[in-house]
Amino acid sequence: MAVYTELAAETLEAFLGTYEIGTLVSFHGIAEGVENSNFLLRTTEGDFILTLFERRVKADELPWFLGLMQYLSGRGLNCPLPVSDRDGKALRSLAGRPAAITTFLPGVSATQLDAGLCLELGKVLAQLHLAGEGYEAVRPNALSSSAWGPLLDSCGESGDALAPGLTAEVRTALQKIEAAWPATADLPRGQIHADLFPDNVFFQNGQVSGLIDFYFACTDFLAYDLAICLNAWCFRDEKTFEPSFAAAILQGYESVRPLSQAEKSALSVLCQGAAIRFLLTRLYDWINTPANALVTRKDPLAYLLRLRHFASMKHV
Ligand SMILES: Nc1ncnc2c1ncn2[C@@H]1O[C@H](COP(=O)(O)OP(=O)(O)O)[C@@H](O)[C@H]1O
Ligand SMILES: N[C@@H](CCOP(=O)(O)O)C(=O)O
Repeated sequence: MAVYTELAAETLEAFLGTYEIGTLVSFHGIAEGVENSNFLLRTTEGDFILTLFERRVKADELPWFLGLMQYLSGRGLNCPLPVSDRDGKALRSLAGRPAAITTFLPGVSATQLDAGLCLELGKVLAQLHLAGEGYEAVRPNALSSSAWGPLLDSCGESGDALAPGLTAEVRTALQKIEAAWPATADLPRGQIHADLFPDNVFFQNGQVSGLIDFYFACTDFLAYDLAICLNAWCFRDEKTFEPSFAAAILQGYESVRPLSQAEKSALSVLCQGAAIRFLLTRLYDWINTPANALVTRKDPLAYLLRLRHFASMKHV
């Protein structure tokens, strides 16, 4: 459960008084998520999400994220729309944290993945990439290849307690990946979601009804976003690679935005890089999450398996 900061009803009522979205009917902390504190607000005007930004998000980058959601929403993508207060400000402060209210999106994330859902995911990922064209502000990916070495170093040898030899194995893999990582000019770049896991995609009747959680979004290789999805969506029971899911994601994606030959050739190393990125942030969180945080830590080893899988395959 991710609620790092508790809120009193009175605090929230006073905060809502500075918006024009009705008065508070009820609210509760949301169990899902690991990064920020999220609350579902029910007001006399409907449902909204309140996010208090807690951890990796830097406050001075929040205008970029909120601006991106505004832009994508304006281009027809179903993503949360930041709500402005009476003074026209969407980025506020509450309980000592940067805070924003966004619209509530209908739908539920899929618990049982299948090729049909993967096809839809592929399409919406490409739609997101096209919708982001023209949002010119750049946010470099703070969790791209240059960050992985320092992240691994910061974990010391702690990973070896989870799996003997993990640190050395990841270090060796990282060296190979860094050597093969595409240069900036090698592949098409744009605004990517960078965390489009199944929990961040809502479906209704088999169709995507919304995408959430844009707080890792950044400017990077478009195909890297695809590599993240191939990691996050294509392993049954977190273990077994499901080729039909990967084929469906690629088919869906290419039905909207065909990949270049360079992107196809880079996909294998991009998938290995994506596996290492999530392995390392999960490992870091495993070690550093405060004991009293209401959050369920995610298993780093699930991404060690993915890393091994993608490293063993010539083509995705
Ligand atoms: N705009 C939204 N509409 C509906 N539910 C949302 C919305 N934003 C967040 N949620 C709910 O909050 C949960 C956690 O949100 P998320 O952005 O993934 O948190 P975190 O940033 O901590 O990972 C989601 O799984 C979903 O249930
Ligand atoms: N998707 C990441 C962690 C962040 O996930 P979210 O719950 O904030 O969407 C992972 O699985 O490691």
